[in-house]
Amino acid sequence: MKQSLIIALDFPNQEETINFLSFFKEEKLFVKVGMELFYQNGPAILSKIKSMGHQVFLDLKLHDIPNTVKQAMKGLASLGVDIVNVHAAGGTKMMYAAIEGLDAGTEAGAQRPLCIAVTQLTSTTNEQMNKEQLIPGSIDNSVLQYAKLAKAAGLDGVVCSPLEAPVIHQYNGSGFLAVTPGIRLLTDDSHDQQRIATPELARQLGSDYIVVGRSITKAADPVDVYHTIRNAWEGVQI
Ligand SMILES: O=C(O)c1cc(=O)[nH]c(=O)n1[C@@H]1O[C@H](COP(=O)(O)O)[C@@H](O)[C@H]1O
Repeated sequence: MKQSLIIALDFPNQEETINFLSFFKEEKLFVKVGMELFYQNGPAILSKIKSMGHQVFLDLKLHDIPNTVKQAMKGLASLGVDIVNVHAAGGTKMMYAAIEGLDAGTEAGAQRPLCIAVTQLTSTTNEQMNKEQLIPGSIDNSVLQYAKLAKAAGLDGVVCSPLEAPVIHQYNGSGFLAVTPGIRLLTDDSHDQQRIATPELARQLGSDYIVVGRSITKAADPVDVYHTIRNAWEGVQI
């Protein structure tokens, strides 16, 4: 278990992002840049964040034909980020192509970014999956099936809810990462998230990384809430 807390920087622009990061002074963070920030600011925001010493998960959830994903990943590999992702629903050939692209785009001697696959979004319920996607059975099974495909294609792990972390590790080994959004404190609004867990439960269930957005970014005191969630996640007794 890696036990890192990744803060989702879901902000509309660089100014708000850098203002938020400045609250943390010299503290080094693991942050996630997703579609909202990247599509409105482009890659420049990544070098800015990296130059501040933070680790970056670039969450663009690629999902296209294998050749397009391969060429896109070749470009993303040159941005110096630590984690990238795809949708497992794109299939094993697409995921394999993602790794090929990352390998081709990573500078000689540098470490290629970890590549993980989104399984069933944490905003999806079991009922929605059955009725809208016409996938029968339990969401655990669907997440596990996607994870098996991701592992077969050479990916490093999956994005899933903490509730599925045990089954991911049981069938794919403890080294295969379960990166888990859908984290809420008991007093938090769940917003659009459906499959959620507290940071304590995520630790008990074996999540490798937790991804936390609004509970921290919208808090009156983000640094305080960050440390509260991090302590709960790391099992630190205060
Ligand atoms: O790939 C992701 O990061 C992701 C996958 C998923 O299934 N669910 C999910 O919430 N996420 C991301 O995780 C973050 C969760 O944010 P909060 O709900 O605000 O904590 C958002 O940036 C989402 O884009």
